[in-house]
Amino acid sequence: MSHPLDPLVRLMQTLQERAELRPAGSYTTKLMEGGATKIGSKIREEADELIEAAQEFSGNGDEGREHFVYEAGDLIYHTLVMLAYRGVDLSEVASELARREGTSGLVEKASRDDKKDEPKQ
Ligand SMILES: N=c1c2ncn([C@@H]3O[C@H](COP(=O)(O)OP(=O)(O)OP(=O)(O)O)[C@@H](O)[C@H]3O)c2ncn1[C@@H]1O[C@H](COP(=O)(O)O)[C@@H](O)[C@H]1O
Repeated sequence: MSHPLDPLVRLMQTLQERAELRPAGSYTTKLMEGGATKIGSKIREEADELIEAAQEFSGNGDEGREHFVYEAGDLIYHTLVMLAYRGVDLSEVASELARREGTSGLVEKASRDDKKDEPKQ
């Protein structure tokens, strides 16, 4: 049975293939050839565009929503390119998120702050 998130998994597979084969005429190949610096600068640029779209979202009706979803797609694509470039599968990120499941960010942050205060051995 198909799942609405299947396209994400298929995209990740395509990007892993791009990382391995580096075919000519591929935008992903071009990004990967620029390394983590090039991919990272696109992530930064796309994150800024997503933030802008989020700020313009309210009161923009369907057009604002569409623009926001479009920009989120760009950011997610570039983030997945970075994962594929570094040979990390989406399932590894999912496992990390599963590990965090049920732990509030506030609780996790407090435990980090406590550790900082512990005397060094
Ligand atoms: N999902 C995407 C996707 N989302 C965004 N983009 C590209 O990301 C770029 C977004 O950056 P900008 O808007 O800043 O565009 P730009 O100014 O042309 O980019 P730069 O020259 O600054 O890098 C555009 O070129 C988009 O086409 C994507 N390119 C590819 N994919 C997927 O990746 C697959 C493999 O693509 P190729 O590797 O190019 O064959 C495709 O079949 C798609 O499924």
